[in-house]
Amino acid sequence: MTIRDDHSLAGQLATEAGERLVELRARLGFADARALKDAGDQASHRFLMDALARLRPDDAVLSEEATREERMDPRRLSAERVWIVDPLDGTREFSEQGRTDWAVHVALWERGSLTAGAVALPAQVRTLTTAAPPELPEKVREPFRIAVSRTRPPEFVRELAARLGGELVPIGSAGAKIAAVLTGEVEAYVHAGGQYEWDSAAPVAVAVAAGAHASRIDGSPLTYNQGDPSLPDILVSLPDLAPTLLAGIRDLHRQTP
Ligand SMILES: Nc1ncnc2c1ncn2[C@@H]1O[C@H](COP(=O)(O)O)[C@@H](OP(=O)(O)O)[C@H]1O
Ligand SMILES: [Mg+2]
Repeated sequence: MTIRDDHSLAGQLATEAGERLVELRARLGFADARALKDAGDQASHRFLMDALARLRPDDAVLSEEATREERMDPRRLSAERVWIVDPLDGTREFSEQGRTDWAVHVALWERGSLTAGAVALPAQVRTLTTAAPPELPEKVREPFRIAVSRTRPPEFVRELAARLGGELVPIGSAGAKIAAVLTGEVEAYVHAGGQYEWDSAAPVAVAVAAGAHASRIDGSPLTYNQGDPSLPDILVSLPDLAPTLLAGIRDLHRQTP
C-alpha cells in the first residue's frame, strides 16, 4: 500500500483495523470479555503502529495503547507531524455482543492543528473521514438530542437537557457519539470528568472538516499533542446549537460551581 494522501491513509488504516477487529470478535466470541478487550486493543494497536512505521516512517505516533514511556517520549513534542490514534474506542461496547457503538480513530496533527482524520465504525460498516466529510443536517431537530456516555454521563448534562428542553441519548465510544452528531442521529455530544486526546482527535478532525462545532465545554479550543494528553471535557454539536449549549453550561456552572 502506498498512499500519498494523508486523508485517504487515515481512512484506509482505520477501516482495515476495524475489519480485523470484526474478525477477531467473531473468532474469540464474548464468553471472556476481558480477553476480548485486551486482544482487540493489542491487535489494532500493532496493526496501526506497523502500518504507520512502514508508510510514514518520519512521523511520530501517540496511541492509547502505547506504553507510558512511549507516550512520554519527548520527540513527539518537537515533531511536526504526529498521528494520534485510539486503536479501539468503546472497548467496553466492543466486548458486548450485538453492540455497534465502538470505533477505530486515526488522526494526523501537524504543527498545531488536526489536519486529517478518520473514524471507522466497523460494526456499522462505515468510515467517516476528512477525505469526504459528511454533510451536516441543515436544521436542528426539536427536541434536540445530546449523546452522553452510557457508563459515565456527566452529572450536569441531565440538568442541562432539562433546562433547555433536550433529550439524552446514551451511546458508547466518543467516536461513535461524534459520528452520531455528524450523521443526524443526535444534535450534540457533551462529556466531562475525564478523557484523553486519542478519544477525540480523529472524530474532532472529521467534525471540524464537516463544519460542526467542537470545543471544550467552556468554549475554549481543544488542543492536541500536549505533554499531558488529558483532555477531560468536550462539546461537539451542530453549529447552530453551540451558542445555546455553551450559554446553558455557563449558567449551570455559575449557579453550581
Ligand atoms: N471519566 C473518564 N476518564 C477517563 N476516560 C474516560 C472517562 N469517560 C470516558 N472516557 C473514555 O472515553 C471513551 C468514550 O467513553 P464512553 O463510551 O464512556 O463515552 C472511552 O475510551 P476507550 O474505550 O478507548 O477506553 C473511555 O475510556
Ligand atoms: Mg478511547
